[in-house]
Amino acid sequence: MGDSTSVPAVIVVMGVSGSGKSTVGALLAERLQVPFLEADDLHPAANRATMAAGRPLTEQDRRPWLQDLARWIRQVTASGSGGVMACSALRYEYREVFRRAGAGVWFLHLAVGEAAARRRVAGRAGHFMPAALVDSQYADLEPLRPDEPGLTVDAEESAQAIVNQASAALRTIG
Ligand SMILES: Nc1ncnc2c1ncn2[C@@H]1O[C@H](COP(=O)(O)OP(=O)(O)O)[C@@H](O)[C@H]1O
Ligand SMILES: O=C(O)[C@H](O)[C@@H](O)[C@H](O)[C@H](O)COP(=O)(O)O
Repeated sequence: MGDSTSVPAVIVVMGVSGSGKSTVGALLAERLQVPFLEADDLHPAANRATMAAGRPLTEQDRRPWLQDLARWIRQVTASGSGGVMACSALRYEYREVFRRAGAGVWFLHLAVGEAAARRRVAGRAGHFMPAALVDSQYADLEPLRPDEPGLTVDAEESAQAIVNQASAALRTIG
């Protein structure tokens, strides 16, 4: 990790579509001077097409994608670079896949109201995810449990304020 803070190996910026994962994740990776992975980039075309058609992903759709993401976590953990990943990581069991892949995985949950998420997704140009699927995101979302290392923040704060909060929290761990 480039920043002076000794932070967990991998930080997963999680939340529903429109919560700000890509925006905050890229800023946080820059602040920490570590690699950044946009989990959407590892979706096969079939998954993107499913969501673009207004159909939520099934567990079967997600399973190989989660394994590809876990491989990235193993790689950046083994290399010592660490990293930040923007990934919805909606369910506890998905996050367990990540925690089994790397010793120091830490979750930053961007908690956002449904109206704000829907407004943001609808206002985003050139993205495969339709606002019609935002309700299915909430149906799948399981907030962080006490046994999951991480922090939940208000996603309606500015992205910079969120990064400052996360950086401060990470310093207390280091
Ligand atoms: N903290 C924020 N405040 C206001 N708008 C935001 C914030 N974070 C992201 N956005 C905007 O909301 C939309 C969704 O952000 P994005 O990072 O793509 O979210 P996600 O990756 O969770 O789907 C984008 O248009 C982005 O510019
Ligand atoms: O069903 C899921 O697990 C999620 O929908 C996820 O895989 C999807 O790619 C994003 O939510 C859409 O992208 P954004 O979150 O960047 O809008």
